[in-house]
Amino acid sequence: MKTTILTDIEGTTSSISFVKDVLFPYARDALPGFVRDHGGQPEVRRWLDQVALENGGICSDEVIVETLQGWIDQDRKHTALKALQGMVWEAGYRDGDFAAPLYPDVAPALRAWHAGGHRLAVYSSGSVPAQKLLFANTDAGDLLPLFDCFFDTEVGHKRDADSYRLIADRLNRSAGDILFLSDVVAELDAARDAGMRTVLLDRREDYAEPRTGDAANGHARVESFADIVA
Ligand SMILES: CSCCC(=O)C(=O)COP(=O)(O)O
Ligand SMILES: [Mg+2]
Repeated sequence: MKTTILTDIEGTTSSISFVKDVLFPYARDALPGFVRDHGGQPEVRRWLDQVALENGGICSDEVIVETLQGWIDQDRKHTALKALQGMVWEAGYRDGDFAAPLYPDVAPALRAWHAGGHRLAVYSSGSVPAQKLLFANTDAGDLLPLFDCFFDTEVGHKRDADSYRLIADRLNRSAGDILFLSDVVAELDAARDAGMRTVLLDRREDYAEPRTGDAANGHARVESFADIVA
């Protein structure tokens, strides 16, 4: 059976800077207007209510927006924030405010793996709709058709081995047939605990110091998708 490739996004297929310096500020600025215009829609309200609950119960939309903006500044990987960010980014992609830059080695590798019969899947803290938007709007074109499964924190935290066990179940693969790619060693540790193969993406643009030796914690390490052996 061909290895299924499961990839992270931020720091792996796209730079941390794109997420932190483009996507997050766009969401921060657009959130007040988005909540004002769409806060009454059930699929939006559901997430706003979750944020209110964490704030101790009923609070105004203004307080909810301020809470969400604070979470963006802290880079919290909260499922409600991620779901709302995905909805906000939709307008940004649609209006051409940004496209998603991939590292130049990513699209050729994804296309080659897909052509070679490997299944491709994504596991990111970004919501599944946000992941789909990103891969449909990359600077290398629409790569969405290459992927057949997407997972976000609704399956669990990325540093929890059970999340990877659940993903293997959902992919109908044994964990050993899945290769997980990430820039975060703690995520790779969790995937390895669940039985997956792992590769650390150690991008110089994102991490000034190479993470070799103990810093890679025994994970295979590459600086480019071109060097990954699927
Ligand atoms: C799906 S694009 C936005 C990425 C994002 O919001 C994020 O938090 C990235 O986390 P990742 O798990 O891909 O490192
Ligand atoms: Mg990452």
